[in-house]
Amino acid sequence: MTVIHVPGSKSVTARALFLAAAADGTTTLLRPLCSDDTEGFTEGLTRLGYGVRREPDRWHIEGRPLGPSVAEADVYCRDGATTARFLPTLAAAAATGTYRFDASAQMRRRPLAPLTEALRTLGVDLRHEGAEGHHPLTVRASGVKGGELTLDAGQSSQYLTALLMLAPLTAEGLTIHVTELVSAPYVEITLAMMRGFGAEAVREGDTFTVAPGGYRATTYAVEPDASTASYFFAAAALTGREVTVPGLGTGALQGDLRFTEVLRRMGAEVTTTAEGTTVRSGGTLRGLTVNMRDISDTMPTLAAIAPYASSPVRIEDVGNTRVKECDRLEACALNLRRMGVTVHTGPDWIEIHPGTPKATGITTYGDHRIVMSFAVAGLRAPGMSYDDPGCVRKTFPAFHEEFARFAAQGAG
Ligand SMILES: O=C(O)C1=C[C@@H](OP(=O)(O)O)[C@@H](O)[C@H](O)C1
Ligand SMILES: C=C(OP(=O)(O)O)C(=O)O
Repeated sequence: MTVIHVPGSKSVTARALFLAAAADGTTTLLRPLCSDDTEGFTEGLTRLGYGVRREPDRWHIEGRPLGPSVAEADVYCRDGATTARFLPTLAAAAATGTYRFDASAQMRRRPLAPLTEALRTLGVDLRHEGAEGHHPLTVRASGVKGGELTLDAGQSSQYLTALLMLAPLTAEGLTIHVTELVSAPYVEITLAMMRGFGAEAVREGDTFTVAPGGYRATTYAVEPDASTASYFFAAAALTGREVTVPGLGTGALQGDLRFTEVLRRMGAEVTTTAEGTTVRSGGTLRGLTVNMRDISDTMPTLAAIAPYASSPVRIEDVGNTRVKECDRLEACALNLRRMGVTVHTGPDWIEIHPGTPKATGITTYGDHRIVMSFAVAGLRAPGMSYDDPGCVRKTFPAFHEEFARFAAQGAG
């Protein structure tokens, strides 16, 4: 049995940074994720004049309920969609100030129009420099009164998360009616964490109601990243091993832990206790048809091990993976075909047929999940290479070293 300690959750760390910055008092984050995305987030907070002091495994954030301490700032959000969508929303709550946000070429391509339109509906002066609904953009803050909104979060749940986290900072609170929603479990993380920082948020069906009143500082322990854990769980199922990830147990917040249910349906044995989750290979993997709308960050993980199943794997309702770090449906299809696998795609689905994949040069499109997913397939097809192996820095800078150590343990 191999025990893997995976780094902290990106989603939990990003939310905790937002909530801590907006809170009354100093928050301590325990075991936050240290990666390009979360460093970009803390760098953004620092530029906005928030105090962030980092010790190993312990970050201290001085909350500023009245908003940024600087009147003007230029913030570079790198590749992080949480940074690029959450920070302009946090800045909008300030009583006054002019804040410009830009992002990498990859992030500039990714949409945020439903969020920027919602902010404008709430009276925020938000201007784009180029295409509407894309970075770069400037927020001229004058506080947010609050009120009622209708939001389409069918492309990204992050629009809803940003607005929910803004809500307690508004004068009157916010009611949000959601018409479409993807990645729904991420919204549950948001609500749970907002409550952990003292906010009152209620969900009734598709309507979210959040009271004004701000946030209270706290000490917050970040759980391990469930999407990152998916590579080790998939590896166990694929190579006849047993892997335990401590810290992702029955109380875990992240929906992506449900990837283990997919592995169970394919034949793996899964045990979840209060302390963690164990995946044990059950021999041959079976194919399946699975809806991954709720857990689409793990779609590439499944796609990469799919050709080793005894029957086709069809992954449905994952159209929004086309607007992630890259078009993930096409990136998976292209790389699997290069490995000699038969693959079909549609607007929101991918179907992968059993095969005998061979190693190839992976085109990563600078997407960390393409690298990490195909590294799992590489355990059965040794010799894989990547045009941008370093893009794993987004969520797991030490991935290659840790995964090589894990693979060596299995060989030994
Ligand atoms: O809120 C979050 O932390 C996230 C939500 C999901 O995005 P979408 O809602 O855009 O699918 C997920 O893919 C992303 O990695 C992190
Ligand atoms: C989609 C992802 O990231 P984000 O949207 O937060 O940039 C991801 O980490 O897979």
